[in-house]
Amino acid sequence: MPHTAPNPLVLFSFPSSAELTDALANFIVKAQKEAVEKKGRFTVALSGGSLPKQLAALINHPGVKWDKWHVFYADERAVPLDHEDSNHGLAVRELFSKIPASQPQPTIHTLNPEYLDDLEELADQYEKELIQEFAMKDSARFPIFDLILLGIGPDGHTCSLFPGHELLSEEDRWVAYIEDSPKPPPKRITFTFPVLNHAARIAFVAADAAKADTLHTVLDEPEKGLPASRVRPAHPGQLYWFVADAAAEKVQFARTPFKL
Ligand SMILES: O=C(O)[C@H](O)[C@@H](O)[C@H](O)[C@H](O)COP(=O)(O)O
Repeated sequence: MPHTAPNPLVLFSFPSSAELTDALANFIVKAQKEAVEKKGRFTVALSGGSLPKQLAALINHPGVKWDKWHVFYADERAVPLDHEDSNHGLAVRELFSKIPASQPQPTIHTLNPEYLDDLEELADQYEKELIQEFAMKDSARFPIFDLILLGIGPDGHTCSLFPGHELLSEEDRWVAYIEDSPKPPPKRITFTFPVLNHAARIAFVAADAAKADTLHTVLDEPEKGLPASRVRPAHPGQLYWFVADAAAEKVQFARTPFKL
């Protein structure tokens, strides 16, 4: 494949969390519309942490076609689905349980709890779930998600890809496992950089003022190689950052006025 430089990232910054979540919902609905027009479905991956809460404005958004959504988790903790640490459990609590029962529901791909005792198998099974969803329909070496929504940790990690960890150099696997995550719980599975960097769109969401230093390093000093800086979807993929002004107060990177 010819090497093409990734598209420049787009940084949107919002004065309030309400403006951020509204803009994010409109952006997601536009991505959904384009994907559904092209292929009749919308493939999206979510992470945990504060992200699911930021999606609240989708609940009563008239443009959302939940039955077209095929949802995966960009990273997941190796715990039962109803455990308080489960990213799926969190997404259900914050988002999916709030979709009115009268509306068609999304298809959600969770980890397979039968394999919780064998992390390698757990990751393999989730990779198989992705292969089923993508491989026969898209002819790429890696899945091409319509949208992956990511958070960022104070150390610059994203998904369960932590600074200095050997998983940062994984080039083949789609889903990897980690037994020593510095953020608890320690056992997790995670998408790898090749999956992230083949996505059609990635949106990072950061609203917390406590992340100001991390955002400055990730956006202004990508050469430092923090995991979040390594997310650079290959052309024609596009990387977006949705941040609160308070979280971006130390960032020099140019903002783009938000418009769809
Ligand atoms: O399962 C996880 O731990 C998350 O997916 C993780 O990657 C998260 O997105 C960041 O740690 C940011 O978390 P906050 O949004 O809570 O700061």
